[in-house]
Amino acid sequence: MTDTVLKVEQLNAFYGKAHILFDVDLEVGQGEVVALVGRNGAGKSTTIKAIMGMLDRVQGRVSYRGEDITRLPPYKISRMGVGFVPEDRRVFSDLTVLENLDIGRRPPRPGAPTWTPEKLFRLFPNLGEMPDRPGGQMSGGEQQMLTVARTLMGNPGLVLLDEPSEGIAPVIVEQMAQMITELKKQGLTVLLSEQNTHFAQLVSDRAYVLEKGQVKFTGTMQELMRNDEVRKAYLEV
Ligand SMILES: Nc1ncnc2c1ncn2[C@@H]1O[C@H](COP(=O)(O)OP(=O)(O)OP(=O)(O)O)[C@@H](O)[C@H]1O
Repeated sequence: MTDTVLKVEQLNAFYGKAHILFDVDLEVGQGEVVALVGRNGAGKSTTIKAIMGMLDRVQGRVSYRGEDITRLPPYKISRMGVGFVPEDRRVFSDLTVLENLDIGRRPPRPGAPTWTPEKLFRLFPNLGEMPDRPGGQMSGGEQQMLTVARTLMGNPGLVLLDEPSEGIAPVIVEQMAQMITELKKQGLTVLLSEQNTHFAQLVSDRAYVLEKGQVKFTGTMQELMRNDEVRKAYLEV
């Protein structure tokens, strides 16, 4: 693997007394797109939230570009260059597309692609057609794209995408896949959680399969797609 951007070691996470993640190890290298896959409730979102500092109780270690971020609050992790796109796409409904983008704006960051609204509109042409539309008057898929675009305005060195294909129309899912592929070409590093194996396959280099909060398989996307046993046991095929 190239330079390690994200390293998760022996991560355990809890909601109250419920033990959800068990000794999860994972790594994401510079420029990679890595998928966390698994069924409903397998622990994908919990892993992303634990990395982002959103859970009260975690054990183990999470490092970003060699720095320990395990017990930092989300805003500090975000300032260090980790972008997070939550499952429940939260756009500001009274603000326009451009105003939403402006809210995400941060200074350029060494080693990460730098984004402007113009550059993002080339990547998301449908947003470029509605710069003045309020977020509340957009479709779910458009809001999803705006959330991703707003996160990119922070010039992140790593983006965590929680279930990017969830609840959006198939045609938008394809656009989202193209967009992630384009982001990868531009050098972005991505960790995404995804229940839709087809989508994960379209965009990812490698995958970690989660089941009941444990990593059951890790390998390239091609290795996963060839491994019928793992897919039948842990994924919706
Ligand atoms: N806030 C919470 N409090 C208690 N338990 C939770 C909470 N959020 C999730 N869980 C539990 O943690 C486990 C893992 O959930 P998680 O959301 O990480 O799964 P997932 O793989 O992302 O699935 P999904 O696609 O449904 O989001 C599930 O058993 C779930 O019920």
